[in-house]
Parts: sequence; structure tokens; C-alpha cells
Amino acid sequence: MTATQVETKQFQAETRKVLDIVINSLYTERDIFVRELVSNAADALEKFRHQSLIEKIEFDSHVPLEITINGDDKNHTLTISDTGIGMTREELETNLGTIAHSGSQHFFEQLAEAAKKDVNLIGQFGVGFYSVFMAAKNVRVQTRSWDGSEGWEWSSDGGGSYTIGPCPGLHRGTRIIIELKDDAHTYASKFTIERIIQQYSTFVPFPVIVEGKKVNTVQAIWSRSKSEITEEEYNEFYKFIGNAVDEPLYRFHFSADAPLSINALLYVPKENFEVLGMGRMQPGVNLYCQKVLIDQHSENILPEWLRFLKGAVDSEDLPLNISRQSLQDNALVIKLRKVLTKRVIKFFAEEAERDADKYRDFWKIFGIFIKEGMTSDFEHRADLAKLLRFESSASEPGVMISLDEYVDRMKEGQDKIYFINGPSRAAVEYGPYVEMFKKRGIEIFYTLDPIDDFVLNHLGEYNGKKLVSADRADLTLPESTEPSADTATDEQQVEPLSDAVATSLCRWMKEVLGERIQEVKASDRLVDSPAMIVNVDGFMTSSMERILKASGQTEAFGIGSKKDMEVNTSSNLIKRLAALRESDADFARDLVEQLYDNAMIQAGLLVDPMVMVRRNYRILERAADASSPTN
Ligand SMILES: Nc1ncnc2c1ncn2[C@@H]1O[C@H](COP(=O)(O)OP(=O)(O)OP(=O)(O)O)[C@@H](O)[C@H]1O
Repeated sequence: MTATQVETKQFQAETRKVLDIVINSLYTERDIFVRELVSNAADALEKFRHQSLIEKIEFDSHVPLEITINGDDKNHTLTISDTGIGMTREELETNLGTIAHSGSQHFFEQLAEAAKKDVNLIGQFGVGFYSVFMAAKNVRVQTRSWDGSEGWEWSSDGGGSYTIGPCPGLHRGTRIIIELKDDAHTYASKFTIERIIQQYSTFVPFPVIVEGKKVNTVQAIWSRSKSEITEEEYNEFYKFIGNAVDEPLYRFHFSADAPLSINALLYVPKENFEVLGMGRMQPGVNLYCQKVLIDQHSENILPEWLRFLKGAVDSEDLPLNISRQSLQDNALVIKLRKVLTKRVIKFFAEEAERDADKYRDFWKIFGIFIKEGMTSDFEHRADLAKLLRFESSASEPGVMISLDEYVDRMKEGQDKIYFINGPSRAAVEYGPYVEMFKKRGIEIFYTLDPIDDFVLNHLGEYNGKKLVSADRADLTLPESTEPSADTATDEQQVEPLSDAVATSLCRWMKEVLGERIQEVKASDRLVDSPAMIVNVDGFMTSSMERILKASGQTEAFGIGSKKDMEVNTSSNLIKRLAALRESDADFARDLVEQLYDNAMIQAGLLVDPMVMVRRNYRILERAADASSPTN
């Protein structure tokens, strides 16, 4: 190449930032750059193999599909070559000059954070190629596309720019020549390279030839029989396919011949990367046909809510040359997805039976995905319901139970499943909604996750039993659980307000509260608390309303659920209020307002804090006055 034909280009700003992070913060586990480059090479080979199945390729068709790695101890260079799909000039510039991510500030912060925490997270960010600069002073990428167009060389020292120029005489594929940093000379050694390949790249489905010797054995273990596969092989395969360093939480290897031929090897990792602040996970399961990759990180083979699974699905029934676009509507793929989803759900249900504690661990990490499935996947909702777990009034704190367990111990005459949402178990247990449940010994689920009420509302009923939130105005509890008069002790037998006084008090309270409340009425559910807010109609619970309000959606939905306030006419406070109303109406009005605000807060709904605090001080002042010794 002549100097005049070589162009110097600046990296995209985002790429520079990534390079900066990669170069400066990832010195500890540099080995992974080899894995990244080998996996890029394998991807390129896979792409070529796929292309050659779709069309007849003349150019360099005799070149075998393989990865070659050579070190030069004297010159301290490492060269990784593949005979894959190669890159055109445009592809070279786009792929190695820019970053596929939209490059938000947030992405870089997360990347920098992850790099500090655990270098292995880097792979999840798709900065694969750039990891080479952990060990490289300078990198040259020589490449020629499968289409036979001219070859090109890209070169950079990882600073702000790279050069690009023609590179004649290449075969199809890509050669990466790495000039190693002074403290990275070990990567020119055959032993180091072999060790890394064994560790990370055993399952690369193409020969990897280090210094003339093939170091990997091709194994698509999913198509082998279970009994022939060792634990070690399973785990190694997981590390390869899941880009993981640890062992999986669950493994599911399943084969079927009818209605479709399927070999699936799926894994549940130990961590939910989405909660680690790394954004939405990409699907982790690849689709193969007779071991040829058809769809990497396939969005078609499993529903979105199963994106946390890693693994491989192979079906001989699929046409080899199916295009990515047509996978989505392909009848076979749709069928495959149905069968697989059902099997995966069944697998989780069986695991929950087999080892409930382990399943609880799974639920804590991945329950959120099952919940997502409940709200988004109508077809599997009923099956998924079996997998749900919540705490309940009858469970130990922190221990979650299934709907089946709840149903099994429902009270005689009970035909509904009750739940109540709250920010924590303690908040729910001290709140007004569970008082009568406790008193009558009726179990109630605590839905402590904001999404839970949506999940249960989508479900509607389970085994023919309606799911009902305890903050509903029309809640009825089974008659059979009504406490009989003689079970109440004397001190519990507090005289309530007379009906006439109660009715008049409620009417007046309604006047004070105006439109905010549809009705104030005497409660038959409150035991200790003086008041509570209940939802009159519709399906919306207070928790759902809170979430929709927070996201500004109540307007769009036209929802502002109508509410009643129930008051406890046996409560001392309410009885005093009835008297105070006659003697000091202004102060009594303040108390009504405060009761309302307190009840709203206990329902998890918003009140005007400024107004409330001012009022609260007025009330405190009265209380201080009343108990002051000078009075
Ligand atoms: N050996 C190669 N042959 C052909 N193309 C390559 C090769 N190496 C990299 N590329 C191209 O460069 C792109 C960027 O590579 P890079 O490793 O940065 O990201 P990625 O492979 O897309 O993501 P990740 O490594 O995280 O899976 C690849 O998507 C591919 O198109």
C-alpha cells in the first residue's frame, strides 16, 4: 500500500470513551481479549458458512473454515486469523470505528462502573474487539470480504484515530496482528494462548489452530444424549454460550421428535444483569439448524420474558436458508416457540416441587421476568400463575408461597384469594387493611412489589377463585369466619357509636371532605385503626393508581378511582370526634382532614405534604396545650 492511499480517521467520540475505559481500567484480567477476538472470528466463520448455504460463492471457495493463531516471541506480536466473512471497507469503518450502542452518557457510566466491579461484565456491553487494546500497543486488522472486493488494512494504537488503506493479496477473511505492550509479551507464547483457548473457547465450532496444532474439539453437546455428557462439559458449554464465568443456577436439556424435532440446552444464570443496572438484556438463546447457526441471540425462539435464559436450540425441521426477517412469521418457528415455552414453564414448576428452597432463590432473582410474562403473554398466563410466589400473612417473613399453597389452606366457605399491596411486610401488617383478616384467621397475600397488583389483576382468578384486593370497598369476607360473640373477650367488647350518631357523623365527615370521597361509612372491617380508604369500583387497587399516577398515566386512562372512607365507630378517636364536632367544629374539621390524609398515606396514595404538615402542627399545638401543666 502506498502512503498516499492511507487515510487517517478519527474514532467516533463514543468509541474513544470506550477505548479509554478499556485501556485504563481493565488490566487485571486481560486474557479475555483473546476470547473476544476468537469469538469474533468464529462469528465471522459462522456468517460465512451461513452465506455459503444460501448462495453459491465462487471467490476463495476452497479456503477451509478455520481460525489460526500464531505468536512471535521475538517481535512480540500475536496474529489471529480467520477465513470467515471478512469486511468491506465500509464495514471495517463502521464496525471498528464506531460503537453500535447509541452512546448515551448513561451507557458509559455503567460501563465504567461495571469495569471497576467485574471485568467479565464487559462482554455484556459489546465492547469485544476494543478489549484488544488492553494488551496491544498497536493493532492491524487486514481483511477481505467474501464478496471478492479488494482487501483493506485498518490500523490503530487505540488513541484518537485509526488509519485505513488498501491491502492487496489477501485471502477471504480477517487477520488481526497485535503488537503487544511491553508487559503483555506473554500473549506471544503458545502456552498462554493454548491455555486461554482451553479455558474460554473450547466449544468454538471451528478448528482453532495454534502454531499448527488444532487445540479445540468441536462439540455441539446439545445434540448428544444426556447420559454421555459430563457435568464439566455442561458447565463449560454454559460458560461459552452464556459468556459466563460461574456455573448456572439451572440447566434444562431436552429433546423431542414430535410434533417437532428439537434439541434444546438451556441455562438459567446466577444473576439478573438487568438489576445490575446494565439495561435490558439481549435474548441469550441461539437458534441452530443441524448445528448451523441460524439466529444468534434469537428474539423469535422464546418469548421476550424468557430473555434471561442462555443456551442453544436446534431443530432439523427448519429450512437452513431461512432469513432473519422471515423467522418472525415462520409457522415452524412459532410452533417451536410454543412447545419450548410450555416445556420451560413445566421445567420450572417441576423444579419448584423438587427443591422449593432453590426455586425461591430463582424466584428472588428472576421472579420479575415471570411477572412480566404474566402481564404480557396471554397464552401462557394460566400456566405461569403456578410459578408465582408471594409472602402472605401465614408465611414467615421473607418466605414466599405459591397460589396452590394458599388455595390448599383456604378456610371453609372461603371462595376468594385475597391480597393487599404495601411497601413492606411491616407496613402492611401495621396497616388497616389486614386487621379483620388477622382477627378472623384468613390468610392474605402481601404483594410487596409495585407490579404485583397488575399481575394479579391480569390473572383475575386462579382455580376458579377470584383474586380480590383487600382495599376494595365491596370486600366481603366469608361468613363462616365471622367471630362469634362469645369468642371476644370483655376488653375487646368496646361499645361503638350508636347507629344514629354514626350515620350523622359520617354524613358530616363527607361534607368536610367533599368530592375527594364518594362516601364516608361505618366500617365492619376495622379493628384498631380509626379509618381507611377503599376503592369503590373498577379493578384498580390503590397501588396500581399510585404507579399510574407516578407515570402520569391516570389522565390517559381516565382513571381516578372513586373512594370511600370507612371509619371505625368503636375507635376512641372517632367517638371523641363525634363529641368534638358539637363543641369545636373547626378543630373537628382539622381532625377529619388529618384522618383522611393518614388513611390516604396508609393506602400508599399521595397527599399534599405542605397542607398536612401545617395542619399537623395546629393539632400538635392543641395536644400540647391540653396536656400542659399550666392548663
Ligand atoms: N474477525 C472478524 N471478521 C469479520 N467481522 C468482524 C471480525 N471481528 C469483528 N468484526 C465485526 O466488527 C463488529 C464489532 O465487533 P465487536 O467485537 O466490537 O462487537 P460484537 O462482536 O458485535 O459484540 P460482542 O463482541 O460483544 O459480542 C462485529 O459485530 C463484526 O461485524
